[in-house]
Amino acid sequence: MTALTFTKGHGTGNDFVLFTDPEGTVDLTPELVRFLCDRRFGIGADGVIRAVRSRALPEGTDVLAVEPEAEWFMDYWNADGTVAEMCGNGVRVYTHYLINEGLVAPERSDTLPLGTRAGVRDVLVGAAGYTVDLGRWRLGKERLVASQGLSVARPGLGIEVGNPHVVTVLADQAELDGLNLDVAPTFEPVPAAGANAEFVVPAEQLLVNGVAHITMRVFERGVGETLSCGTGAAAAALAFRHWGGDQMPNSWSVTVPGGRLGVRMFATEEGEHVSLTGPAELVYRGTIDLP
Ligand SMILES: N[C@@H](CCC[C@H](N)C(=O)O)C(=O)O
Repeated sequence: MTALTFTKGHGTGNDFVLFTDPEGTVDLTPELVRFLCDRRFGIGADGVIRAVRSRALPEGTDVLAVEPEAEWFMDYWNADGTVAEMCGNGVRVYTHYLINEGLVAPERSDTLPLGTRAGVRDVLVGAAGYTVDLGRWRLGKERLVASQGLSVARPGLGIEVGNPHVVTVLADQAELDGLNLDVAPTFEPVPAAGANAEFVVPAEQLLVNGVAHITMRVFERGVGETLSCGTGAAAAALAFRHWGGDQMPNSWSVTVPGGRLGVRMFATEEGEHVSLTGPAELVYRGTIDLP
């Protein structure tokens, strides 16, 4: 039997099992990921993040061709054993983990380029947590979203921030609280690669000092309902701004069941980017015997 040394971490309650495998020698299979994420028979988490050198994975080699400084790759897996392009909470926790393990040593206000399946992502190490530039975002299709707790399907807006989301605005907090996200929401038409489903309502006071405040629940592709989804928070703010029109600001505060995340839209030479700011916590280390 072999053993795996891991660290458990989370970002606003979106939790991950992290481990270091610099040369990519661990045979990380969907079965192993499902075992590690199992909250009864394994460790329990929404996903697994392997710290692997970019040069050790084919996807990482592609990243290095664009950004030779992106030494480390976030090999992110959902709890059901599928891989995802990007994880907004995960990339902050991953950065914190790399620093904690002494694998990188950025100064405060340094930007660390990391490889992901969505491409290179720059993470800024700040005094108030970590900020990741999620890059350019893209408007997707409108889809009808049905969920237990909603009497009729509602229109949802597709937003891509490296990974796919469909955002639905609900009437009020009571409607948000009444959703049963133990059951997966469905989309019409069905997105070929699936999607994360965000449900969002405005806070009692939407605008405070130029920042828009919204509240969100999420059903993640490959996981189920989670306490937070970073890319989902960015998608929710982008969809809300899209529907709200010109009077909507570019600074957003998104309350999720596990805490609060900041989202900001900003212009760059290649088009508008969106960034995500929030905490990252490492809560314990352990060793698990692998079946
Ligand atoms: N929780 C993550 C998103 C993880 C991937 C997602 N489930 C997918 O399949 O796209 C986040 O914080 O962004």
